[in-house]
Amino acid sequence: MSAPLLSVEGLTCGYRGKAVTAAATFSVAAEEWLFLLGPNGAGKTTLFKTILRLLPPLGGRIRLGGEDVASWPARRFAARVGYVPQAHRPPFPFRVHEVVAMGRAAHLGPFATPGARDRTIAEQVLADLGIHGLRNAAYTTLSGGERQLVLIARALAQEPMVLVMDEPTANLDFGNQIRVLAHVQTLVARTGLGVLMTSHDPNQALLHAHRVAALGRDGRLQVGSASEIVTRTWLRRTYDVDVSVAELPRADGTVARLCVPMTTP
Ligand SMILES: Nc1ncnc2c1ncn2[C@@H]1O[C@H](COP(=O)(O)OP(=O)(O)OP(=O)(O)O)[C@@H](O)[C@H]1O
Repeated sequence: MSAPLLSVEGLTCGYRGKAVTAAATFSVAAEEWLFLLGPNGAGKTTLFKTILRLLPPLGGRIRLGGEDVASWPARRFAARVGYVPQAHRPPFPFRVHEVVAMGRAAHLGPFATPGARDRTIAEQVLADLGIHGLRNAAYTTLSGGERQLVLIARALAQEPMVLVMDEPTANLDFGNQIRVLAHVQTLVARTGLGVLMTSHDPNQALLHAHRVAALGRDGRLQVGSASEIVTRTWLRRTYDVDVSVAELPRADGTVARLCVPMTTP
């Protein structure tokens, strides 16, 4: 893996001067998928909003490609960092292909509209995610899961160097969860994209993460490999459940690790 695309140095996050997360330091390199795990209310969304410059940091700095982004214009930042929010209130009844093409906005001039290349990229992303059939549907009429897929498509159409996703699979059915994560994995390997994402499913981290950043209830961050972080001890301490990590051999000789609850009701 190469030098970090995104690095966060001593970043403290919170609201109106009151810290939610302690000073955090971590980075995301090209071709790296970093999972942010932690219990409800630990501060994952707060950390993301600060990284995305939607909330002012209480301390520390954020770098993209080694440069401090504090003085960057919003457009320069937006052309490099794609964001899939946790929930999204439908705005006007734009068509799906228009919403996805909006992902190109940061690459256009101030008053320019998407051109042929922008539309081709949007159409390709819709096809890659298996939702081309929705291209003419009104965004406001979609189900929660379909909207989530469109938001992921919009972020990918942006062709960012770093993709930040806040629980992107929360509304997706089982098949779409697997397909979307497999697609992201392919993109990470093929395009050098760096991904930072939260999930409430440690199994997703065990399957896909190159590294895991675990945010505790005390607001402190611990970074390591999925097998270092996602252990029976950590699962008990974090979620107050007795869950073992089982190993399943795959046909290709690799081993899949999977969380299995050890108690029955
Ligand atoms: N606008 C706000 N003003 C003040 N406190 C807030 C604000 N938004 C969130 N908080 C508080 O910050 C803490 C962290 O919230 P945050 O949404 O970042 O957690 P999270 O880890 O993303 O949780 P979840 O997994 O439930 O989505 C919580 O105690 C929350 O009440």
